[in-house]
Amino acid sequence: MSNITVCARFRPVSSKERRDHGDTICIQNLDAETFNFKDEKEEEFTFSFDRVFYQESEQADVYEFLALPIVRDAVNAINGTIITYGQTGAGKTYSMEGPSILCCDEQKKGLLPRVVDGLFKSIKVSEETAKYTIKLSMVEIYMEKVRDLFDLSKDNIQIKESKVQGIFLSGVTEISVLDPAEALQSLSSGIANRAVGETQMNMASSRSHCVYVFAVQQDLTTEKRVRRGKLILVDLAGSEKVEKTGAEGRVLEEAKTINKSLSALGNVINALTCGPPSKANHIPYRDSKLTRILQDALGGNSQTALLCCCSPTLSNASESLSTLRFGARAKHIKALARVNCKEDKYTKKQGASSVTEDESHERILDKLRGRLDAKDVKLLEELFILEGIFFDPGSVEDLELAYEDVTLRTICSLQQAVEELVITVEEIKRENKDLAGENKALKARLEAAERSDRLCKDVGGNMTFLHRILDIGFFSPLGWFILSCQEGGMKTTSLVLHNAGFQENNIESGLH
Ligand SMILES: Nc1ncnc2c1ncn2[C@@H]1O[C@H](COP(=O)(O)OP(=O)(O)OP(=O)(O)O)[C@@H](O)[C@H]1O
Repeated sequence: MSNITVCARFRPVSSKERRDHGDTICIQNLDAETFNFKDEKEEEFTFSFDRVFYQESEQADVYEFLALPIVRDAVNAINGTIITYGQTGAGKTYSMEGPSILCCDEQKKGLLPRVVDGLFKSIKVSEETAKYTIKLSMVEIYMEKVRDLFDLSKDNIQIKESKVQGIFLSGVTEISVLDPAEALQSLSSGIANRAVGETQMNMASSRSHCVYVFAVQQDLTTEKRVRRGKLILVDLAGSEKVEKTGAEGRVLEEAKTINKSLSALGNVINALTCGPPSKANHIPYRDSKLTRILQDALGGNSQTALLCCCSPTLSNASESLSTLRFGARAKHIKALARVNCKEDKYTKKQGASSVTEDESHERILDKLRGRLDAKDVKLLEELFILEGIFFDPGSVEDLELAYEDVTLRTICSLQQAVEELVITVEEIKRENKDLAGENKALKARLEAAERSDRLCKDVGGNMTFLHRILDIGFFSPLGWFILSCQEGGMKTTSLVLHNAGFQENNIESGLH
């Protein structure tokens, strides 16, 4: 488990800030990771992050530190998420897209076009003899609805979860892109569909959270298996103090929804970082569309990087402070990114070959497909709902994912049952062993009792006096034993040397 990467970025002072409030700034650069921050009340705070990008930082620096490692891993089937967070007008979209996605100065290119280049370059230099495909989708969360930015008729995309894919957008448009130019063209058309408005803080303020998904599929043809990595970039809408931005009407409603979903994000981060480490506490991912989409990025199967964007000026100090505190808290989130290659798990666990597991799944799925009729589909629907898998019965892809889910769950529960049986067998073996020991001891006692009985009869037959034999105590292999007898009210204990013709030595006697 590793912590998520958190960086802070301060944009240059804007001309509006300079004009309205002068250019007093609230940060003092200490080094590449640490700075002092002074708010309006002259209170000083020291913050440390994985990296701090000051006003003069280059877009390339941000990409290389924050995104490049995640991009390289996405090509190797490890999920990654890059998020820009901060107050409205703090530089999130500038960091994500640059001044323009299609035509801008090379130096000013944002994360998105660099990620596109990085993905195609990483594929080119990849040593794997694989066929890669990159599919692109783009949605925005506007007023708590997920809209497909490649097909605006899909204005209420559902967020679903599958064991294989994790969180995914059901039915979203996916565009296959063959080269960086094609990818940028598609991105540009999606961006043009984004909800943008003017606020006092930003002439072109994003009024929605924008989510870019790069699905990288790697077909390892010789090994007959497929690996998938998902790289998600999220340009969040800016948090804003409505009284400060002067929002009203629709802009006010948008701001309220944006702030609500950002609070939900804060709550998820609090729950992930405040809960008792040993107890599985409830994480409110379902409280907003944003947190549900980011579920894997926050504490799930993803390498995640967060860029906290801030204005450097004193006039925005309280908003910047809250952004920095958000980042400091997020720094404690642990994520467990793994290679999305089911066979890895199996080879480690069972030593079975990856091909075998894939083939088994395919075989089971094929059989199911062949046997299904309408009644079975209905039954499966019920089963999926019981299992908490939601899907669209009209979608073949959804249905297949659900099959796969159920198959995997069945395999898991069978494995668990086998493990439990192995434990039971071990317990029974141990009990058997104990019982065998007890049995042996009982047998020995029985033999001794029989021997005593025989002896009693011998002794009784050979003794000249008619004592009632009570007990034959210690029996020595050297030829003597202890005999307890009773006659009338008198109890006697005698040492008898039987090999020597039953000489009797009275060693103890008393009244009964
Ligand atoms: N590092 C930077 N260098 C130069 N200009 C920047 C930088 N960061 C931001 N800007 C400029 O600041 C303005 C606001 O930035 P941007 O639109 O990226 O803010 P935002 O955080 O996305 O805001 P919102 O949440 O309202 O969409 C833009 O004009 C942008 O060009």
